[in-house]
Amino acid sequence: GEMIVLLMSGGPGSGKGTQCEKIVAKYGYTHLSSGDLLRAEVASGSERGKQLQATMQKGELVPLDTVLEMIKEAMIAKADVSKGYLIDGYPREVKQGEEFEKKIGAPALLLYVDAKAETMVKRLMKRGETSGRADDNEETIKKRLDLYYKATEPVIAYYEKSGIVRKVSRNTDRNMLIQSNITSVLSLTP
Ligand SMILES: Nc1ncnc2c1ncn2[C@H]1C[C@H](O)[C@@H](COP(=O)(O)OP(=O)(O)O)O1
Ligand SMILES: [Mg+2]
Repeated sequence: GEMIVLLMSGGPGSGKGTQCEKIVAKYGYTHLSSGDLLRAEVASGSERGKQLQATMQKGELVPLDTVLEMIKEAMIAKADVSKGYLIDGYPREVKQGEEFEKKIGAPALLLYVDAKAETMVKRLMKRGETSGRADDNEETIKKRLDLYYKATEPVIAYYEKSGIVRKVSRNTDRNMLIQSNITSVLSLTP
């Protein structure tokens, strides 16, 4: 049947990657992180990777077609072994959500992690001490945060219209709600 797609959104350093790991451990979804896919391309040393690195270093969004194509390829590569996808870090702007629906399909849920700005900055500065990421420095963090509020938060409102937004919070009862939602979504698929 139709492959389940869950989207995970949240600010830089909100912990969306960590929440994805928990959901994957519990439900066995295929976790695709747009940032990880992009960093793998950068690590490959390809010409495209060099362009991407320059963009990411400035905390800016990479071209829509590039990141969508990479996610699509990663989904296809896992299609025969996947129970469904948990896509982390995409969409980062409403246009990306619209393109995803056109080219791939409609997501079942948009999960998002809420965190205060100062929490995210503190976490990223701390992560920057060991992550070796070119974008975990004060100036770039501010840019990414600014971009999150300007471009990515509207994505939540966009999906609110179809009633598929669920907030992932750390306390269990809310997570129970998320789990029941994921279970019910799962039960929809044969
Ligand atoms: N969907 C997307 N569209 C455009 N650029 C993206 C993207 N996903 C990631 N990027 C680029 C911009 C991000 O600042 C950078 C790192 O992404 P990330 O690893 O998801 O960051 P974080 O997890 O710290 O929020 O890669
Ligand atoms: Mg991440």
